[in-house]
Amino acid sequence: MTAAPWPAPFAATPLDATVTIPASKSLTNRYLVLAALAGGASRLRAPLQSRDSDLMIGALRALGAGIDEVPGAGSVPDLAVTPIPAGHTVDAAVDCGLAGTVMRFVPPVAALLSGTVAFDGDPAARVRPMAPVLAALEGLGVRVEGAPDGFMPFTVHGTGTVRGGHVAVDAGGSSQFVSAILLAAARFEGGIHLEHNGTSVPSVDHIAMTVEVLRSLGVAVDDSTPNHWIVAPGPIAAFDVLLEQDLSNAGPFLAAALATRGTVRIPDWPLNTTQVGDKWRQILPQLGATVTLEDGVLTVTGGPQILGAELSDTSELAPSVAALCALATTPSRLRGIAHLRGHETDRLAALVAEINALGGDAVETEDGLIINPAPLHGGLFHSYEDHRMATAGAIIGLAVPGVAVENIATTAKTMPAFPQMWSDMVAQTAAGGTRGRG
Ligand SMILES: O=C(O)C1=C[C@@H](OP(=O)(O)O)[C@@H](O)[C@H](O)C1
Ligand SMILES: C=C(OP(=O)(O)O)C(=O)O
Repeated sequence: MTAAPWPAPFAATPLDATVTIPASKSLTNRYLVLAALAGGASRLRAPLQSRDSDLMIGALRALGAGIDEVPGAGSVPDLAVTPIPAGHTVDAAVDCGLAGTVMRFVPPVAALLSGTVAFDGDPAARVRPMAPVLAALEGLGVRVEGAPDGFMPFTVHGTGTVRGGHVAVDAGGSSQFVSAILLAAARFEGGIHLEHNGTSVPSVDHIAMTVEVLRSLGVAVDDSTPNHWIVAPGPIAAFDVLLEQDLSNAGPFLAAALATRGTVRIPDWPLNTTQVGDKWRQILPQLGATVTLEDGVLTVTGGPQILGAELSDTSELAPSVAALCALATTPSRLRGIAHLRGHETDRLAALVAEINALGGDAVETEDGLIINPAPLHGGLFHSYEDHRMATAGAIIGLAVPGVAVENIATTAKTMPAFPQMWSDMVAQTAAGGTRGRG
């Protein structure tokens, strides 16, 4: 049965809220992969609990890793991980759901084992690009079967070792193609010299995250030459980490400050982070907000109006940014996000369709969006199985009465508590505040 659309809370007064965000998807799923390949038992403290992390846990268990929930310091259990045993043989099927990190990061791990691992996922996942990862594995001597036109489903036939060496890929479609190979590369016999041979790689912050996490676990990575990454063969150290909050998922909550001319605070904002979401501190002032980071608390206060902006390579932040641009009083242009067409859905087409269905003026360009000011009205905002489309609808709904979001439950991909967290935030309104635009 299809659930009824979710009536997005409208904030009649400016918000004055403090919010804590669950752990980073990108960090949780990287650490899970590395724990499965590490030299001993590892622990993830306060990891993300979500569909994407569950899918990663399921995939790595199927490949032989031991992953157990153990009591943690807070409400979220820690994960105790024992690595895949040496010489492990496998005959497994992996459900990738719609998780890019699972469908891209796990095949190189499967290639290191003896046996076969079949990969498939949601119908929408079967159109997400995979070919460069599979071509890289084949270039390293791994047999991959299936992959019609370079998409899921496919089967990796591992022989127990991957020889490694030099391989070139076009990572123009996703930074995850690079991260996928780098994460497993220390376990390849010869390590890797990975070369990107296309025009430009998107979401480069996520590659920097991969490199930094690898280095923190004792893996030697040389990224000094643009578009080349060299990983030396060697052990991956076991670890014990406390996961950072997901700063990309902080985005909709911070955007709420702008959408309501209110204030939203996020405590425990990491001071040194590789997460792309730290860019909110640069992006939101361009949209008219005041942003401060003091004593670890990020405070965002919306300006009298949302300003349009020219922004490039906003990566996975783009849907939240686009929602704010749809509420802005001057034009915006988002560039360098052509690869969003291969995300959970074609996000450029989806954003244009949904913003315009509410009376907006959004246009797709070759590599992004142009969003012009227009008065918005209520209506149904479709989510396309995409958590970030659903949260974009919620942002607009704060400022526009009568917006309903179809399938809000899709936020479970990375933030299952989103609907409750959102209502709780809206309940924390500024005492006696009034809003009214214009
Ligand atoms: O490596 C990662 O954890 C991610 C990389 C990015 O992928 P793309 O390079 O495909 O944008 C990002 O959008 C995605 O949400 C997570
Ligand atoms: C692109 C995203 O996800 P994935 O990890 O599935 O690629 C995202 O979360 O915005």
